[in-house]
Amino acid sequence: MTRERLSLYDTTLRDGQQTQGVQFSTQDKVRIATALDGLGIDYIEGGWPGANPTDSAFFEAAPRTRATMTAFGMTKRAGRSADNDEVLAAVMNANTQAVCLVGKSHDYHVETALGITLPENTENIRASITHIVAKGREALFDAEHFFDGYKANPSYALEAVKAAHEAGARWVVLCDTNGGTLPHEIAEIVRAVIAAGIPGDRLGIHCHNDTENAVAGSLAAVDAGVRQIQGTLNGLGERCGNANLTSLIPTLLLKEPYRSQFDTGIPEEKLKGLLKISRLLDEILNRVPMRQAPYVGASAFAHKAGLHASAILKDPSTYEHVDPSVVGNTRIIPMSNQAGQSNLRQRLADAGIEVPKDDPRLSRILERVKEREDEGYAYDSAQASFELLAREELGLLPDYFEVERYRVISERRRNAKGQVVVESEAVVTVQLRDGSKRTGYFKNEHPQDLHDDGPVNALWQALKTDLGPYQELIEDVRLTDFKVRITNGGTEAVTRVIIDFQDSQASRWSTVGVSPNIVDASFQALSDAMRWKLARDCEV
Ligand SMILES: CC(=O)SCCNC(=O)CCNC(=O)[C@H](O)C(C)(C)COP(=O)(O)OP(=O)(O)OC[C@H]1O[C@@H](n2cnc3c(N)ncnc32)[C@H](O)[C@@H]1OP(=O)(O)O
Ligand SMILES: CC(=O)C(=O)O
Repeated sequence: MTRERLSLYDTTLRDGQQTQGVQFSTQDKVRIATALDGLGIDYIEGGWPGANPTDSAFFEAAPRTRATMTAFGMTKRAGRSADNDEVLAAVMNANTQAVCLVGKSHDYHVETALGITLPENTENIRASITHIVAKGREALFDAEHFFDGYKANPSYALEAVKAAHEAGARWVVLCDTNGGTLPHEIAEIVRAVIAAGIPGDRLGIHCHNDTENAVAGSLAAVDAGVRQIQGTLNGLGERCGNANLTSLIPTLLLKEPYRSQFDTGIPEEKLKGLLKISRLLDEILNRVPMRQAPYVGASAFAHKAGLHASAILKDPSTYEHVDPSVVGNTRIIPMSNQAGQSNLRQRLADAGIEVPKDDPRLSRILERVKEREDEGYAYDSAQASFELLAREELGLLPDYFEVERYRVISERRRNAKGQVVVESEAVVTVQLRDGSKRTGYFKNEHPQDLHDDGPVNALWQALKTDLGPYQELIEDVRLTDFKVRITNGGTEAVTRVIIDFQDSQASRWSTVGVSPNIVDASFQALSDAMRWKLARDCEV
């Protein structure tokens, strides 16, 4: 069966940039566009040239793409010709192959927001699209508030989109601008538009996620006949975001009926790179990746419950809707108080420790994990601390060092020049396996830096100052993240600290500490990190 072409249009660089807190640089935009092009997206909407210097600069620096680079703008204003509208001129001057203009299709918005008559608006749409086509460009029309407009005044909403279609728009995109239309309504209205004379292969859908239905609404529109979907990476976009292409793409490629019915232009093997692209965007935005994100989230294939883990080890399809490797993700079976022996044996095997199925030490480890989680520890996000606990119970953890004492001081004061100085210093004494004692001391040695990195960093630096024969192994370890929360340990409130580490081999690991005292909780996590690194890399 020949598959129909379903076009994918990415608006991360335009609607995605309308997300509160998102500000791309030109260079960021180039990186994202290059990644999208590598994935095989059909259209990349790069921004609104003329609206701000970054968007204008992006079109000047835009990478050469196989995807159709598209400039976004709005229909010409009333009372002037398309040739004489300087906003439209700036959009055209970006010289992109395609131009997408937003225009009103809801009578209320025409009369209230624009303050013009309905015929004037229709004429603005017609003249603007005609102008783009006459310049030899591909025209797209984003019919703003189309679904709300259709519900309020179907005949005017249809008049507006027909004007764009008749003027030669390659795609007339029906926008659920306020994101409040439910999927069944979208399907019904799309069918009405097709019945009114605009064929589905000229129609697109642009959904917002205000009812968490943008992906469902987009699929409903495709079911009803549209053949272009607009969306963004990681669902970025105005307010609650746009239809999430990071979810839609694997659904279209892997799920029926879409898989058999449509060719999106994205080959299935490209899906393996999807997680990387999603993380690239998070990295650019300095955002923590959403763990629960479908397909690409770190928890999308995490099997925490004991019953799930047990079945997964027999056949992963028991609790997975697709194989995680297809989208570049991995399965994890974390340890926690929800775990049974299956989780435990898998975690140990991942750490290179094989323990026979009914070994009584497994029950002891599980008991300790459950007791410690009751005290406030959280092992599902601190696998290195879990591994240490298990190694200890299995007699596989050499006593590399014993902490005898530590001391940390943080001080805020004014220096001789009257400047505020914040300084921390720490001292840590450890006893090594050969009985010798080592004391590490740290204080910021750069008095010109008025603020240091705080007491936890001071403790960390002091701890890694002198670990005798192990020194070389721990030199390259660095802290990458630090998370604190107040939680209940038994009946008392305690502080839980989770710290993430990385070394020069790009290994990452996380440890946990719990105490009523935040510094002590942090210190537990720091020394666990050292022990885990030594357990992994030390020969003796
Ligand atoms: C649904 C969407 O997300 S569409 C994308 C929206 N994106 C953006 O707005 C981001 C980029 N926008 C901008 O940088 C600015 O709004 C600009 C440069 C485009 C315009 O800035 P300004 O000239 O200062 O106008 P301002 O933003 O205050 O108002 C928009 C104007 O466009 C008019 N307008 C809105 N939509 C349209 C349209 N489709 N066709 C013609 N005019 C329109 C409005 O009526 C308003 O004009 P008015 O002030 O005379 O009533
Ligand atoms: C065009 C657009 O972004 C919208 O209507 O939501």
